[in-house]
Amino acid sequence: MHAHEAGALHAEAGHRGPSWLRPPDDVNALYPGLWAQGVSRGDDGVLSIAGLDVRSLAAEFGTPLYVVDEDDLRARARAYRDAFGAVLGGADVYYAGKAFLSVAVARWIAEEGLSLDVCSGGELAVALRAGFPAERIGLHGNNKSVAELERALAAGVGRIIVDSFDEIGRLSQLATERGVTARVLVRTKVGVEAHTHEYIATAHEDQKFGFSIAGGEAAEAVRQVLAAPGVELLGLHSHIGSQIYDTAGFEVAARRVLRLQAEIRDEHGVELPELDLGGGFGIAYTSQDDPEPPDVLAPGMAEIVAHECAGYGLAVPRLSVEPGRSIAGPSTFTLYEVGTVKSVPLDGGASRRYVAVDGGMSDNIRTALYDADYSCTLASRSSDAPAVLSRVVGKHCESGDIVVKDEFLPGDVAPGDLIAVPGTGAYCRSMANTYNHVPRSAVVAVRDGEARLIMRRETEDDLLTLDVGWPRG
Ligand SMILES: Cc1ncc(COP(=O)(O)O)c(C=O)c1O
Ligand SMILES: N[C@@H](CCCC[NH3+])C(=O)O
Repeated sequence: MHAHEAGALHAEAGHRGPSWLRPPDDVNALYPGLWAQGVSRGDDGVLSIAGLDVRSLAAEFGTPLYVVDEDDLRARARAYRDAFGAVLGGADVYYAGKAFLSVAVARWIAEEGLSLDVCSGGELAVALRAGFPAERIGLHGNNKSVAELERALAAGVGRIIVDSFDEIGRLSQLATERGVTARVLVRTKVGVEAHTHEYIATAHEDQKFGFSIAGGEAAEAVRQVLAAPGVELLGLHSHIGSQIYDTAGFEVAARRVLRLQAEIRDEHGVELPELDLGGGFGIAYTSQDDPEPPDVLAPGMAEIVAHECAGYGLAVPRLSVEPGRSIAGPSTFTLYEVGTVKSVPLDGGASRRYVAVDGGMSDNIRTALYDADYSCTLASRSSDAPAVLSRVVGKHCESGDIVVKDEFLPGDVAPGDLIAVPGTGAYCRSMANTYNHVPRSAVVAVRDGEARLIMRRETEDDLLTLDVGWPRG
C-alpha cells in the first residue's frame, strides 16, 4: 500500500518516486479505506473477496477482471439513501449510472430504493431493460438527440434535466406533439472552480454544461420553460464536478442556486418544488485520501440548504443528489496478471521497476486521462521480499498506458502473479475502450461465496463482427 507521508524523504536508494512516497511497514497490508468490505488477505497470503480466492476467480473468469463486492455496493447505496432520506423531510438519491451501469447494477439500485440518473439513450436502454421504474429516472445530457428525448417521453421518465435553449424548444415541441407533459429541471452553471481535475469540473463558466447564473442565461431558461407548452418546471439543478472532497464548493453552489430560486419567486410568483445539487463526492484512491461519508455529507448539505432558504424566506424544496463514484467506485477492484517485469535505468544510477499487466488504458483510462492516482497490491500471494517502488503499466502501444504510477510492490513480483487495483468500480468499465483491439474485460459480482458474471468478456469475434470488411466489386 501507499505510505505517503508529507515531507518524508524517499528512503530507498536506487529507486525514484515522489519524495512523499516511502516504503510501507508491511507491503502485504491492505489499507482499509481503499478496499470493499468483503476483501481480506487470508493466512495463506492470498486476497479473497466475500470468501472467494482471487486465484480461483482468475482461473474461472480470466483477467483482467473487474470484481464487484455486491454487498459493498448495495451497502453504499443504502448509506446514501438513508443519510439523505433522513434530512429535510427526505431527500432523494439518484445513482449516477455513468459511473457504472449494467442490468444487474440497475436492479440492485432499484432494490435498494434509490432513483437513477442516466445521461444517454444507451444508459436509458440498460435501465429500461432492467425494469427500472421510469418515474424514478432522470435524463441528463448537454446534447440529447430527438430520438433520446422521444424515448424518454415514451418511457415516462420522471425528469429531464434541460441543458440548452435548443433543447427547451425541441422538448416542448416533442411533448406537445405527444400530448404529454415533460417534467424538467434547469441545469445551471454556478461559476464555481471546484478543486478537482479540469476535465471533471463542471461548474466554471468556460465549459459546455448548463446555463450560466451570472450571465443571466439560467434566468432566461427558466422564463422559456415556464412559457413553453408541454413542459413543467420542477426546479433547478447544479453539478459542480467530480471527485471533490472539499464541501465548500457545494456550499457556494447551493447559495447561488437558491438566490436564483428566490429571484424566480420574485419575478414569476412561483416557488420551485425541487432542487438537485448533483454528485461529485470524492472517494479514496490512495491512503492519502480522506473522503466524507454520506452521514456527514447529508446533514451538512441540508443545513446549508435550510439556512439559505430561511434567509430568502423560501419553502425548502425537495432536495436530490446524484452520487455515482462514491457508490460504485470502492466496491470493485480490478484483477490483472503480471506478464513482464523490467527494471529501467534512470539518470543518476536510479531505476524504476515496470510491472506490465494484461490490461491497461482500455480497462482504466483514468490514469492516462486525468493523471489519476491509484494503488495496488500483490493479490495471489504475500511476500517477504523488500518493497520496491514500481510502476504498473498496461499492454497497450502507448507510453502513457499507466495503471498505477507509483506503488511499492514486493521485489520478487514476477510473471504469473496477480495484482489487484482497488477503487475501479466507477468510470473504469464504463469508460472502457477497445484500443489496439483489446477486448473489454468481464465484470463479476461476488456475494456470500458465490461469483456471478454480470458482464461477459468481449471476444475478438465480437470486435470482428463490427468490421464489415471491404466489399469487392
Ligand atoms: C450531472 C451529473 N450528476 C452526477 C454525476 C456523478 O458524479 P460522481 O460520480 O462524481 O458522483 C456526474 C458526473 O460527474 C454528472 O455529470
Ligand atoms: N469520468 C470522470 C468523472 C465523470 C465526469 C462526468 N461529468 C472520472 O473518471 O473521474
